Amino acid sequence: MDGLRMRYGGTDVLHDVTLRARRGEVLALLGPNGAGKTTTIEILEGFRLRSAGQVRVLGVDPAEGDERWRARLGVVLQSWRDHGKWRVRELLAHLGEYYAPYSTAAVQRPWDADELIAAVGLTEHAGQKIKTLSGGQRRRLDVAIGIVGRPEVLFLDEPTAGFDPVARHEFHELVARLAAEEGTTVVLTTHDLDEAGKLADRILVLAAGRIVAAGTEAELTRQIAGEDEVRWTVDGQRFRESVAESTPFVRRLFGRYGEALTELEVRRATLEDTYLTLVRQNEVA
Ligand SMILES: Nc1ncnc2c1ncn2[C@@H]1O[C@H](COP(=O)(O)OP(=O)(O)OP(=O)(O)O)[C@@H](O)[C@H]1O
Repeated sequence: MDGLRMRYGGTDVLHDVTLRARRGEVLALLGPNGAGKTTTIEILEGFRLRSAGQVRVLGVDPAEGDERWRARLGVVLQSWRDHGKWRVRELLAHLGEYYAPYSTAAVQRPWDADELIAAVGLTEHAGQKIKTLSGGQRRRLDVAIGIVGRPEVLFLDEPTAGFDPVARHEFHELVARLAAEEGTTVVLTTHDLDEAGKLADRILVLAAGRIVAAGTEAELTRQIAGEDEVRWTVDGQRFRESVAESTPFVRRLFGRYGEALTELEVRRATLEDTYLTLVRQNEVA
């Protein structure tokens, strides 16, 4: 997308958003509530018409995407609650049938229901009615519904909200596998910084409708949060200093204090530090 703008009534909520995703890349959109993440994703999915700017998904303008184009996308919205009386396998097999006409030599559609159920860890619940699933199981089903057509591009809006740590870990492995083995391009929103750091090839931070930073976790942390914090004790007295390069600093400390240097700690800036710095800077601006 290039120069994307979105206006609701008289209010601009996206200003000049430009981003690109390569095939097989995992992009995470981070940002505070109301930053415009869902709006951006909905425009990419063709669910919402933009006010201005250029957008192409798989070479097609989402505002003009037909069924063939839509069959190549996967969408996991913030949870939906329909089909309570259906059973897990039955619903996935049924939804999968809609994708069969769009099967190609390169991409066999749909995903076999039992294989898919195993991939999202719902094998034990395959025969269960959807309304009886727990919140996290229901969310796994949402993910399965999003990928049943073997999408080339997958949009995930807060996919792991409500997942327990094991489910979250399994979900991360599934997304990494889809990207690495199937070449699926993934665009996801999350409020979980740890998840963004683990999953994403590139993180985009959206604040007040603008991308305020983009890069890998390491790049963002280097550019923005910058300094490491070094703490140490000499003769019972505690010291603390923020430094750009902790290794030469620590070497100098050893040179100066030798054996007297104790309780040495180096704390690197984290993605959380970076994120908080960025969001605060953009509140002031
Ligand atoms: N249909 C709408 N009509 C008017 N304003 C809207 C509409 N949908 C969203 N907005 C506004 O647009 C802005 C961006 O909302 P959006 O849902 O894209 O944010 P978000 O980054 O996804 O937030 P969250 O993290 O809370 O899900 C917000 O200020 C919101 O109030």
